[in-house]
Amino acid sequence: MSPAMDTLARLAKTIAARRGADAGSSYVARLLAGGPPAIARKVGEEAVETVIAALSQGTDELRDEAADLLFHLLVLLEARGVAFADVLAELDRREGVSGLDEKAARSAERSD
Ligand SMILES: N=c1c2ncn([C@@H]3O[C@H](COP(=O)(O)OP(=O)(O)OP(=O)(O)O)[C@@H](O)[C@H]3O)c2ncn1[C@@H]1O[C@H](COP(=O)(O)O)[C@@H](O)[C@H]1O
Repeated sequence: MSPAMDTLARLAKTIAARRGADAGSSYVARLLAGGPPAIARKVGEEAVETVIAALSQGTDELRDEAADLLFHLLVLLEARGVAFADVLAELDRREGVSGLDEKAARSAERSD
């Protein structure tokens, strides 16, 4: 696994280990206690903050917002029981397939 994926996989494990932890001492436990709707809202907020940073702020702000977004996305996956390894496997499956080719194949399927 690449070092970047290693970091995310380690973080996903830490997040999973916070299930049932004290919400008073763990931010992740507090998020998980809120359930998918509250976490999804947080992911939405972080996505918007990332877009704002991309369009009108500096690269440091964009880096920080991207980190917040990835972190909250991992918490949402945990809350919904989607293994991060499965997301990586899906990306692996897509590897080498151009997004343009895949889009064209979908359009062709629709017009059949
Ligand atoms: N990577 C992170 C991480 N990134 C961001 N955050 C928190 O995410 C929150 C970001 O939300 P906002 O920017 O909206 O800040 P806010 O206004 O305080 O949040 P709200 O009041 O709106 O909910 C902040 O409280 C950050 O501290 C994180 N909290 C935890 N982690 C990782 O998760 C691990 C477990 O954390 P705990 O569960 O708290 O032990 C930590 O060791 C870290 O590795």
